[in-house]
Amino acid sequence: REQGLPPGPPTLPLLGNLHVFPQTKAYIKFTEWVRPYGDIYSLKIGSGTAVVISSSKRAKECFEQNGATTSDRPSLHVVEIVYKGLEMPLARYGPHWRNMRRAAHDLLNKEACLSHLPIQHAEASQLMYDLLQDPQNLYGHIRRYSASVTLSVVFGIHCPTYDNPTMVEFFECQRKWENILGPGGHPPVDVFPFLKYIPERWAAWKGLCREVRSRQRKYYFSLLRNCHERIKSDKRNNSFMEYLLENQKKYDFDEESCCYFGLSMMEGGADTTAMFLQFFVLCMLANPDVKKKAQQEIDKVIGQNRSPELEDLNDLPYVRAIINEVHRYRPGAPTSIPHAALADTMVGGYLIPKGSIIFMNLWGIGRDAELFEDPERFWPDRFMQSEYGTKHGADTTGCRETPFSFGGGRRICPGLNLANNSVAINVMNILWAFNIELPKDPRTGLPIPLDEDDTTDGILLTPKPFTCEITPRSAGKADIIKLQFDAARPVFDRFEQAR
Ligand code: HEM
Repeated sequence: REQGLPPGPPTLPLLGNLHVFPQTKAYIKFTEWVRPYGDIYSLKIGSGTAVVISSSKRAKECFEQNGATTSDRPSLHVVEIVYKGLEMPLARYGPHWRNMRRAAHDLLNKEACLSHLPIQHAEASQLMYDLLQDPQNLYGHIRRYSASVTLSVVFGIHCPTYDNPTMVEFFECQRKWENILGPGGHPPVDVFPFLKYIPERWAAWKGLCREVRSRQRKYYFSLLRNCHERIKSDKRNNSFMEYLLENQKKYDFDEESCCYFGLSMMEGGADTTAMFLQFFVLCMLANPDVKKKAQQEIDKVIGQNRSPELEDLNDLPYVRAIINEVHRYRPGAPTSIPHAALADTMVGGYLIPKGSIIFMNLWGIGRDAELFEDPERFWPDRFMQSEYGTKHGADTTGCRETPFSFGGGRRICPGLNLANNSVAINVMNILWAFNIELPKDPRTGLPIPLDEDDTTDGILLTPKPFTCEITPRSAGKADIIKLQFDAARPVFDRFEQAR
């Protein structure tokens, strides 16, 4: 370990810390290492350096105050093969990323998101209806909701069912790509570049990369063709992609970059919101007292005769506390998407050398025992006691209103307004409308506990499919759900139905 670097575990010659670098669920080890090495430490990966940031104060210093030099992404060989620099979340810092960011801002800023609300409300009414009709498939209904909102807003296409071919192909492409990116999906070509030159017959990952690239292109170019056809036949439905195709010059885009911009929005937005809502349900199942308290609050403010509106959230402090606590307790990307240093940068008195990978350890930031009482416990009340959920007398200089689970600095999630609206509408709806209970053993009638930690491994923390017992809280509420789904049809009619 070179002089001036943050401290870290002892290294071996040539390997550095490769032998101890966690292969799975890295956020757990990254958080354990905070105790011996502090809120900024370094890991040597061969001759390269990775730095892990694990407190809000240090994150502010690193990603906001030093954002000019900490907003790159690491150069990853497989990403280069599959995306050639055109996909936003993994793109290197530079002019094309900046253009994508401008387009994302125009699509997703707070005001633009007001115009997406009718879609979110209509899709949320379908989610309620689906949960009423087919409660066993909660997991899939939530995923459909989240992907269909993004698909409608970006490409003007509504997906009515989870097993629709458009939805199935999207999730299949995602799954294959995440398998390549995830632990063991490809050899460490970025640490040992000679591995890139191994012929394909001994390197299956090369074929997989080609397959993913070609499937994704086929998929997204066909969505783009739909938008072109609507424009040509004057049947626009105001999707962002129609606007983008007609204003390519404004963002210095061509057809190819429009296509990958749409892909970026789907990759960033489709599964992340779903994961949040699935974790929310899991947290309610594991904490019935919290659920009860939230339902009491909702019943008092909203009553029985209407379903919640977005503005109701202002009058529901405990529901807001639950949302903040889910963000803290289950950040969707527990080590965020890794950043990289564009230049030598000083943080906390240590050197982060140019080219280092920088992990924003969101899991660890939410578990900072200096800030949070009993951080391993799901306890929304902490956010009722103080603005940031911190304990009395804690140093909150690094805390902020936007949950850390959206990352930070210049790469902070551009979809957070859309996500916040989806989260608020659906969390309130589910609590208002449904009893959510653990599934019961048909033989004994006893509840079967769910394993909250049963998640997939990769950049995203996704709960594995689960079921629960979900029933309407009253016949009146079931009627309101049906009426609202009927009333939403004109919104769906505006959009092309996925084929
Ligand atoms: C609860 C839901 C969501 C969570 C927890 C989440 C979380 C994140 C995180 C942690 C990052 C990385 C930030 C960083 O590098 O510091 C990110 C980036 C990104 N997110 Fe989200 N996200 C959510 C929803 C969305 C939605 C709805 C969209 C779009 C429709 C979206 C689009 C993106 C994009 C395009 C990036 C890449 C930004 C860049 O590299 O400049 N996300 N998100």
